[in-house]
Amino acid sequence: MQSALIVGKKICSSLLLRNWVRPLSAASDKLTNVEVNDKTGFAKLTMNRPPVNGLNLDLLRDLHQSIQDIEKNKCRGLILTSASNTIFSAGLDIMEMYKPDQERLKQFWTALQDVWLALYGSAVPTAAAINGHSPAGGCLLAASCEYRVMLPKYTIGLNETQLGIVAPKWFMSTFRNVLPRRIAEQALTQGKMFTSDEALKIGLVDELAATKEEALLKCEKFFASFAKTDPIARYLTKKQLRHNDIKELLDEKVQDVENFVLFVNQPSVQKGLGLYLESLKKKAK
Ligand SMILES: CCCCCCCC/C=C\C/C=C/C(=O)SCCNC(=O)CCNC(=O)[C@H](O)C(C)(C)COP(=O)(O)OP(=O)(O)OC[C@H]1O[C@@H](n2cnc3c(N)ncnc32)[C@H](O)[C@@H]1OP(=O)(O)O
Repeated sequence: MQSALIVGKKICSSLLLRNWVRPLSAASDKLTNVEVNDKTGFAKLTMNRPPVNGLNLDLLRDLHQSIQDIEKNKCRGLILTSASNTIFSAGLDIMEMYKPDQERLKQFWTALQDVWLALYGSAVPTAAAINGHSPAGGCLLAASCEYRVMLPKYTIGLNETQLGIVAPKWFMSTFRNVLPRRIAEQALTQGKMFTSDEALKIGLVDELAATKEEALLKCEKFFASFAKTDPIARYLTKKQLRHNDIKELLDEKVQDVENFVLFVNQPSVQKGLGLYLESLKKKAK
């Protein structure tokens, strides 16, 4: 596992602390980084897979482990953000889906399901400090949180239909949890990418912030709004509201992997992914 965890002693008992401290790998190897603020108990979970935080199998597994660690150690809030200055996450790493190894493809989708189940269903309050572009899988992660603060002049959305891909049901449920149904339907069918201002207007994000630091503070302010609520009552309320979405995936988890594998292996989908990758690379030149 490649994530590094930095945790304050005030939050965790020494036993927990021992569990939390995993060997630190060389800085260049870290895919996620968790820092816990001693005083507040808020954890900052930073994705760090340059250049664009493409969600590959390793990053997904790392994210899952970090979310579980934060959960186990009873942090009082989880802020998801990015180490990049311009990209929150470019979504799924298309290389995982293009000409894939079949076993890895299954593991990849299962890892994405696990991250979503952990984040969407987290007992810990969650927020995203969206400090860069956030298409597709990046948007899914942000929308799975309970609160979103975005920096100006970036884009966010589930653009799958523009790529000739059908977003799975649980991507759509996540959007529907945040947006009014009609707006969610239009956004999903159009595969629309929203600017930060547009995202604020439709409620896809809750606030804008001029800097990452300000975004983090606004996320912390959101967590502070729960100061007078009972954490268990808070969690059970969230759990009930999200229960059907989570149950739907849990009931169909294996079938969902099979659907994904079948879909990705279609020659037309492979061709589309290849062309899309090429267009991204040409753009980079
Ligand atoms: C019937 C039901 C069946 C169910 C089946 C379900 C199927 C559903 C399957 C999947 C759902 C899909 C979810 C996704 O997340 S797909 C990914 C979507 N992501 C995107 O479309 C974003 C693409 N990227 C961009 O738009 C831009 O890169 C950017 C805005 C994020 C950043 O722009 P910029 O800073 O200008 O960087 P570059 O474009 O120059 O990129 C740098 C570098 O990174 C490569 N790259 C970018 N994005 C990806 C990616 N998503 N995957 C892999 N590689 C990526 C890019 O090619 C450059 O590479 P280089 O030339 O080698 O440096």
